[in-house]
Amino acid sequence: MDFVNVALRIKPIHKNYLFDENANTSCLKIISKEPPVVLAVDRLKTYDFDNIFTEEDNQETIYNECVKPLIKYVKEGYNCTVFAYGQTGTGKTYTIGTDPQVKDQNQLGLIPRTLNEVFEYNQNENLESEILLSFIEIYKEKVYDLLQNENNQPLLVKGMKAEGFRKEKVFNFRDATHFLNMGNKNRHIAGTKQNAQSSRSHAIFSIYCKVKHSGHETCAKLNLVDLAGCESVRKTGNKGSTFDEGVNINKGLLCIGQVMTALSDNSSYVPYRQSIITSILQDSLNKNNFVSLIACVSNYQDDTTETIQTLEFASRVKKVKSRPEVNKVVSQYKKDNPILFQNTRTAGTPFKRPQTPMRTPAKHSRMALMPLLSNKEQSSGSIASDQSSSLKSFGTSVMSGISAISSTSDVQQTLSPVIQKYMSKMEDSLIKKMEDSLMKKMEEIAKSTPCANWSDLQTEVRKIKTEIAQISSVTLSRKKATSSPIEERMSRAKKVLSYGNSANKTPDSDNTKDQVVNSFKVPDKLIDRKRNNVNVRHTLSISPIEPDQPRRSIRLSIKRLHGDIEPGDVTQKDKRRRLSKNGDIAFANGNLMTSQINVRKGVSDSSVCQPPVRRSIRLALKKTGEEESLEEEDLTLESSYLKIGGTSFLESTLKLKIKDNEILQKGKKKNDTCKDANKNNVLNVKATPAGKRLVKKSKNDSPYTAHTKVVFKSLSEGGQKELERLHYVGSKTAQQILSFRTVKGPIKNISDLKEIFGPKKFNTFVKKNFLKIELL
Ligand SMILES: Nc1ncnc2c1ncn2[C@@H]1O[C@H](COP(=O)(O)OP(=O)(O)OP(=O)(O)O)[C@@H](O)[C@H]1O
Repeated sequence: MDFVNVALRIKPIHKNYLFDENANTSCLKIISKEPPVVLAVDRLKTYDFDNIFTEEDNQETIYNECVKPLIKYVKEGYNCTVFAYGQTGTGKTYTIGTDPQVKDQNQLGLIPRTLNEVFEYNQNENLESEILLSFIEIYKEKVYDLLQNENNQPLLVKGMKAEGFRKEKVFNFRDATHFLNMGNKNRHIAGTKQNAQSSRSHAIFSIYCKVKHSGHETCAKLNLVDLAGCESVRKTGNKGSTFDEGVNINKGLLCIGQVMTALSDNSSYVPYRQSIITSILQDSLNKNNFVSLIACVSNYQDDTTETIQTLEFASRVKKVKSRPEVNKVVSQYKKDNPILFQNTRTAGTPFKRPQTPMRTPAKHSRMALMPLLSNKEQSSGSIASDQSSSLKSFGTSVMSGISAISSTSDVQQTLSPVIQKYMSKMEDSLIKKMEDSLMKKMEEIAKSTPCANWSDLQTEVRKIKTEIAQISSVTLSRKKATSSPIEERMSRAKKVLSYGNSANKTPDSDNTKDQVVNSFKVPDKLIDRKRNNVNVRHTLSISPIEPDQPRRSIRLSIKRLHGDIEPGDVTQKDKRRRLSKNGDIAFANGNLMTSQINVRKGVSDSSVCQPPVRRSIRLALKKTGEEESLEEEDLTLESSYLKIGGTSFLESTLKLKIKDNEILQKGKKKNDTCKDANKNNVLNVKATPAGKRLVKKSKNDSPYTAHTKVVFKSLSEGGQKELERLHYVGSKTAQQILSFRTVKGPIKNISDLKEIFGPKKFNTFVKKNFLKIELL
């Protein structure tokens, strides 16, 4: 059964009309019974309904089709309304069955049958319920309580709502029929030309069902409405009081018609308050109820106009799109289950269906990612305490974000292109955020290197990276993108790495070299300087994130190890200048790799990085004003790798071989650094604050050896501050070292260090400072 069920009941031809010529000419013709379609012969217009009942269909059939299915819904808490509409004398009262005292039980109407079913249903389903009845009529726009014998006065109507009518509690069918009978006797009935016992009022018989379900209680009502018949004064011949009744009846019916028109047109305004009948039926004639209309018509040709009018009304009702909802739920239960009952309403109050906001996966994903973001924020603060565990939790957060994004990807396909576009943008930003977070985390780790458990960290980072790569591929595959930015960077880094490793060198290594060099974009300005005879070694620090800007993590690591960057490094220029001193020292998780690449002449780039050339050299150049062309072999790029977890940080050093010693001599006569550089034919700027604690580095020294030398030099000659810059050396240990040096002289070998640290701490010191014992 539909939410709105419309049935047509054609009254059988009365025996009195059987010999009437006109009576044989029917105004309606049933074209088909399945689906039920009827033709208005005069108009040549067809109407389709849910059911068409003819004289062959008895009361039981109509009950079974139009009312019986509703009993279940009423028990579940849905309001239901059954009403009979039609011309006077067409059998509305007969169908609704306001009179239970019929001789033939087959003639019993819908009300007694419904009452019988209600009690039977309770018994069968073992439901704990309470049944109440009310019976009112609207006569001449006044409301009468048909269950009040003693008082024949109309009820008080406030705000178009009747007040004070009785609701009788009934426990069985017998009690119920008693009240039905009582009410029926109190109805306003009068004889007209068309109906000897014409109902002069609209009657509403209501059955209220309160049912206790497990955990909640529903209360719904079933209205059975016998509308007064629309009548034509010409046919009824009404005069005086019955004429007034007819006018009021027709007015009420007209208003019902307008309400139905508004509902079927989906109009925002429904004129319930134009008449008392529509006002009283407001909570029944709306889209939140099950509605069953039985349109009663006469098949006589003489009644064609009224019949077609009824057909039109019925077809309007059929257009109403109803969406029934549970009527009432006990508040506490509702409170406990807000989601389950978000669409429920309280009985008696006009209900506005809540406009459920469209739930976009973007929001969903945003909500799902909330823990990720908050987790990220939290974890960034607590990294120092437990790097491994925080990285793990960060990884878990990333996973949750990934799953949210993956789920949204599926949902996206069902959404409009605009929303898809929006979501796609959001996904991008989320991936970017995740990448940034990962990088930030890496920085944190690098900052506080080394970590106690590298293998754990490596596994975690690898996992996160794989997952990020997966999302990138999921997201970017839609955009036909090749790889994520992080993947690109990684692959670029891998290229350099493989090139740097001599074992991996291939015959076309020159091409690789070019690619690598191009990928890291050596600045044009640097080449220009060389052309201007600047014989200077320049260091480029290239991070996996920004090719023209070294990662802070690397800078900080270098700073901590070599102490050549002051904590308050302010300007970018200063940073670069200081970084340039860091020379070619690179370190990693016990694996240090270097590569030397000859940079071809003419390598160009749009990078904005200013080469940090010492002022003295620039002045010297200014004096000479000489220019020198750049030879292919002059410029050397040294690349070294810092490997942290699964991510490689690239540190590259660009060296320009000195060609013109004379120019340098002029400009850098008193410069120790330049002297050293001249010796080795390479300008070496070492990683010491002012070049004072310069450690001589032979050309064949591996960066690891050089680094070990620097650390050892710091240990044997460094002051308190310099010592504290070393990993695993705090103020206490620094003082111990200084005391040792005062008493026993400079530190010479491992045994001295072991004596200072103790055998256990010594191992940790070596590990944390990336030292190799055999080099000490
Ligand atoms: N389907 C039917 N089968 C047998 N008798 C019917 C049928 N329909 C109506 N009747 C008879 O027609 C007469 C008028 O019916 P009824 O009073 O129900 O009409 P009505 O539409 O309620 O008229 P009104 O609007 O004036 O009250 C009654 O005597 C009723 O028994």
